[in-house]
Amino acid sequence: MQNNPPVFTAEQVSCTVPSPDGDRIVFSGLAFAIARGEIVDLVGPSGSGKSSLLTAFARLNPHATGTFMLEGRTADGFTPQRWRREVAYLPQKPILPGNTVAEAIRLPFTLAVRADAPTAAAGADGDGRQGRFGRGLSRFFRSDGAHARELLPNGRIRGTLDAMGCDDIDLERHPHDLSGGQAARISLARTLLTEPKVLLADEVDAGLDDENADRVASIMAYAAGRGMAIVRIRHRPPDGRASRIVTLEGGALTETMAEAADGKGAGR
Ligand SMILES: Nc1ncnc2c1ncn2[C@@H]1O[C@H](COP(=O)(O)OP(=O)(O)OP(=O)(O)O)[C@@H](O)[C@H]1O
Repeated sequence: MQNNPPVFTAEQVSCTVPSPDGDRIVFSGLAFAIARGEIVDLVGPSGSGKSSLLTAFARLNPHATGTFMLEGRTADGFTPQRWRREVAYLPQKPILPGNTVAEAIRLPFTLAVRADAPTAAAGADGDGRQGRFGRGLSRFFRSDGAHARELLPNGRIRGTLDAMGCDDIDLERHPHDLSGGQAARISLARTLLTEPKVLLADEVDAGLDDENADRVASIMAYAAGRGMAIVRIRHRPPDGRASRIVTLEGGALTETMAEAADGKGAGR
């Protein structure tokens, strides 16, 4: 268990999914905690429920229940959107819309601008959702790109990417031109720029070669060194970055301290 007080805790986390034979319990009554600056690896057999657990933490899993706290505040005190900004779930497959890499990186800022704008709810349902999502993503870039560029200018993106070892990435290229490794790093960098307190990374190094997987891991260590708590689902052998390895198997979580590293642990 971590020495510092936890930034995020989860208690009594359960997940029940529909199946042809009736509802099936994937896990029940699980508990988890993570401290600032910690990297924890979540491992376990395929289908054991790792993604279900992380999406439960992010309040993205309709089949899951539990009590979640961030910095001592229960999840009920946050809107789901606010919660997901602080407890960010990063899926395996990068989704990078827009005409340039810079636009793709600015997407969360563009969405935030629209969410805050008084006109965002016009012609939409109660929370503005239909209005924002019903008209196609390109609208975001057209209407609020300028404001998002003020919030997140190219210079800041460039500086952040360079600090994360992404100096090989041209911001003006089309996102489709990125290699798989570059796309994974850009997707990660974009989430880090929104400065969540907890990052839930779901096998984001799957499909990458060892060199690119190591670059992704270095970026996460950089973020952890600045206080972010990070949970990584991984199928690769331990890479020395995590302080703990938590295994989900047969509906139970068991924990082992990771070997104290090879000099590449969180924040080092
Ligand atoms: N919406 C759903 N409906 C039915 N079954 C589901 C649903 N979501 C998840 N499951 C089932 O829940 C179980 C856990 O899935 P989950 O994706 O969380 O496992 P995992 O450990 O992340 O697997 P992997 O390592 O293969 O990604 C699986 O048996 C999966 O088929």
